[in-house]
Amino acid sequence: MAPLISIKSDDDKLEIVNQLLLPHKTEFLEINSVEEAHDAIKTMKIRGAPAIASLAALSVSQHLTRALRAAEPPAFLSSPSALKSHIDTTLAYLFTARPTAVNLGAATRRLTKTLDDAIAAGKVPREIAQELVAEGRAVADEDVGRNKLMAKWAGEWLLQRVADRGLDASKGVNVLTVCNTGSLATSGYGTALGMITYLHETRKLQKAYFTQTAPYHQGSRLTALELQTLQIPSVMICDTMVGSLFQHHEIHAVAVGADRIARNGDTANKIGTYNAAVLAARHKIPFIVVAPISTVDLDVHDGSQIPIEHRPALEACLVRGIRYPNEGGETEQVQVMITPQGLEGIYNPSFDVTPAELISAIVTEKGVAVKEKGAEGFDLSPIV
Ligand SMILES: CSC[C@@H](O)[C@@H](O)C(=O)COP(=O)(O)O
Repeated sequence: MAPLISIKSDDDKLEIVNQLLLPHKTEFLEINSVEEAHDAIKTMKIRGAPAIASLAALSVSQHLTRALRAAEPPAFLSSPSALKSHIDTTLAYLFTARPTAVNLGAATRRLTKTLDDAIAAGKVPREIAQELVAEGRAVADEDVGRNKLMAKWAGEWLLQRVADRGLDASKGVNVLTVCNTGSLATSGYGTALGMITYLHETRKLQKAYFTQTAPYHQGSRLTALELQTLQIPSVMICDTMVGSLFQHHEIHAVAVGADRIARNGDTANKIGTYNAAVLAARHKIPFIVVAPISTVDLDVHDGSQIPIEHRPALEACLVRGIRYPNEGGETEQVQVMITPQGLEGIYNPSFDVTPAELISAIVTEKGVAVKEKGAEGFDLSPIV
């Protein structure tokens, strides 16, 4: 079966699959403005750090394509300075949608550089806008190729490590992942789920294990659907079962994505990732972070400086899905409240930070980074 997709874009037409309705209903939603893109990101209709960046960049391309074709051109195309002020404001606005995922910031920096270079080269507003349209599309288009690269680097690194340690992987390796890092979270193929897909495609995977990933259930709703679609043998566990899984099953690695990686390798990722890393260290299981270079934020020295998004308290009190039993193929979406009405005191950070000390390797499209012997952290500056 064809892999799932998160974004469809053709010329100035932009659509996303509404991930709030998955896995029970596949509904595409048109995005017709930067404001709609911002709202889709903020309300989690699209999520996953690379997919967020792709949608934001494509919405800027769409906005400028439509401006260039307008019978009456908007005022911001009247001069390079007017265009710069408009684009700077637009990008800053998009970046406010979700604060932890930094890929959006990297896309913003790319578009700002294109804008500044074109202005410095003395180009007219229409030419500058055309260059921005192309750059916005490139941000989204480049994602799949680099995901395939990092997936292969990560998969091969793990297989070598398993061989070096003399572990039995004759039936293939077992890998645990957290959250959703596949086609739905990127422009295609995925990061950590890309590594799992690569191992499956090369017949080196026994099973993929994944956590449900409460409270938003990116695991049980999205990763489950992706693995099922790709026909990858898999097992879902509740978030609380990671320790038990490690005690009773041979797990060769934990592989996760990232929303922001600090210069020293401390990594912000979906809430629950840190728990898995602590347990992996206890069981001497390699813990691998797979993410594009655009997730590394060299301006942030360590994890304590990474802004952590807190989602609305209500989201931790609700579970989305369809009614059970689902006899007539009914896909009516329901949200069920699992707490008493009016409950106060709800803690709902969307991400946690795994210290570099607990991370065995950080894998990007450029290769595998490991720590110097005896070092607690990574030095990621040479690879960025
Ligand atoms: C390739 S996706 C990497 C991360 O963005 C992913 O692991 C994650 O934490 C997603 O969180 P989400 O809140 O669903 O956007």
